[in-house]
Formats: sequence, C-alpha cells, structure tokens
Amino acid sequence: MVKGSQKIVAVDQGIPIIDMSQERSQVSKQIVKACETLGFFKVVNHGVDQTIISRMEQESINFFAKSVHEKISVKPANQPFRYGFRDIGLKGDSGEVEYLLFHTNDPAFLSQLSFNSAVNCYIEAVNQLVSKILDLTAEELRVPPSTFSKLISTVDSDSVLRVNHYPTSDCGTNRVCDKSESVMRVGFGEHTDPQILTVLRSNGIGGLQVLNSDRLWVPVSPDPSAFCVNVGDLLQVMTNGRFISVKHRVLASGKESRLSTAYFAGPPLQAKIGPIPAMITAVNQPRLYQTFTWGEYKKFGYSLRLEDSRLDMFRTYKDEDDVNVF
Ligand SMILES: O=C(O)CCC(=O)C(=O)O
Ligand SMILES: [Fe+2]
Repeated sequence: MVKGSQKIVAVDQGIPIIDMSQERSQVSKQIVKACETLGFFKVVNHGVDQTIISRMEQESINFFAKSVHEKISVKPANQPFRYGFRDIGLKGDSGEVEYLLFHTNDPAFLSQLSFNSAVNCYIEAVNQLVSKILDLTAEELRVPPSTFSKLISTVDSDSVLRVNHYPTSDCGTNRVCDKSESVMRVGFGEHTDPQILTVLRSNGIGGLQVLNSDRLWVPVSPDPSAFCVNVGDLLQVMTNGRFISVKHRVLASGKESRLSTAYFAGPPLQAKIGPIPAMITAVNQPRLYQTFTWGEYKKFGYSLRLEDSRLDMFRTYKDEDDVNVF
C-alpha cells in the first residue's frame, strides 16, 4: 500500500542537472542552490570511470541472480548490515526489494564477496566524488575548505553501501503480469537518508521519486550515466536547516527490475555534529539543532520507523554555544 501524499507531478520537474565539467564556481553555485531548494540533484560528467560503474552493476546483477541460500550466507560484521529481502530496517518496515547492505570499511565481509575488487573500486570512486561535491559546497558557503569532506575521509568514517534490487512481479502467481494487472508497489517507503550525502545511481529502470517543497512527488527519470545526489539529515543540521534533507521513495511497477546502488557518506561515530558557526546568524537564523554525535543519532534512528522524522528530536530554539564540527 502506498501511504502519504499521492500527488505526482511531471517527470524530472524542477530537478537540477549539474554538469560537473563547467567552470568550478558555476558548479559550486548550482550545487548549493539545488541543496537549498530541493536537496536533490543529478550530476553528469562527474569523472567516475564508466568501467568501474559497469563492473559494479554487472557483479550486482550476478549476485542477486544467486540462490537465496547463497545470498544469505554472506555475513557482514553486525546488524543492520546484511543481505535482506523485503524487510527494511529493524522496526517492521517492508518493501518489494532485496538488498545487500554493508559498511564500506568491513574487510572481513568484503573478502566474502566474489566481487570484492569491483566493490572497493566503486567505493573509492564514489567517495572521491562525494568529497569533491562537499568541497565545492564549502567553497560556495564560504566555510573552511574541507569542513564537510574531512568527516568522510578518515579511516573510521562510517559510510555504508546499499545495493538494491527491485525484482519483477509475478502478480502472486508464476505468470507475467499483463498491463491491466500492474499496480505500483512500494519498493522503498518514504524516508530521508540520515548521513551527510548520498550518491545513488540505477540501471535504466525508473521508480525513484523525491518530495518537493510543495509536497508533491517528482518522479526521477533513470539515467545510468548520471549520479543522483541526496542531501542527508546531517548536512541539513550542519547547515542549520539551509539545506534540505530530501524525502524520497521508490514505487516499483514490477514490470522490469530496477537495480540501484546507494553510497551513504557518513562521519565517524564519535564526530560531533551541529550547526557550523558560519551558518548561525543570531538575527535571522537562530540555531535550529542541538549538537550530538553521529553514534547517538544513529542509535536513535534505529528506534524509529522509516518514515519518522529523526531530526525533530534534535531541534532546538535555544541558543547554545557554537560548536566545531568534529
Ligand atoms: O533505489 C533507489 O533509487 C533509492 C534507494 C534508497 O532511497 C535508499 O537505499 O536509501
Ligand atoms: Fe534513501
């Protein structure tokens, strides 16, 4: 069942496409604008080698084609990391999706994957892309150059990769659906991503929708050569609400299978997160969020359902001392 707002507008309406090969200051301006208005944009000419992307995609297809027995036998170090089918998170959310979720710094787990080297190359490439985007963001916000990127570049950064496979539907039987039988199924219910920034790409099958400021759902056209970028909760906090942690969901028709790969760039667990001083101007922008560690935020997040707002819990209207991030 699809819950929440059902109003859907035209495909890609208002979704910025940012060409990263443009002049640097143009790119940073466009990134900041997109983060402020929607919290979501696509990047093209992003510099990630197509062979790294194609290898990751092909290996993911091979993985999901294996038997359930083989898939559940890969075991990351601890919960919630694992191969999962339908159930998302620890609080009873579910969707028409199977996925592989793991920490990017879990060598014991990665060595169990036959596609270990494809995954490592992919992680390194998308981490560089996220760092580049965060540095461009910092430039335009006129904050110290690596304010954001330093959080995701240390050995103990808590970044995660999720490979999602939304399978085709057999309509409850073993036959192929005809057109009249097809219904939109929730692949991944509405949520925001908790980390700093997510870079996501998919095969050529759509399904992703983002919620705009008018609370209308905008379907995102699939573009295998682009990366989608989502602002996460922590970036909303660090920018003191100037950037929007975008709500998004996946509705799957089940006619063709969708494969997506999301890299969630997160800080070390002990990193202190709060609005950065430059984003607080006493007169018209009081501090909106308390300071917390990423570990505390994560723990609280696990106690909620997918669509619940974690950020509300950390809001404040009181002035606190300025914090230094990390
Ligand atoms: O499959 C998609 O396009 C989105 C998946 C997603 O939002 C997530 O894994 O957090
Ligand atoms: Fe997400």
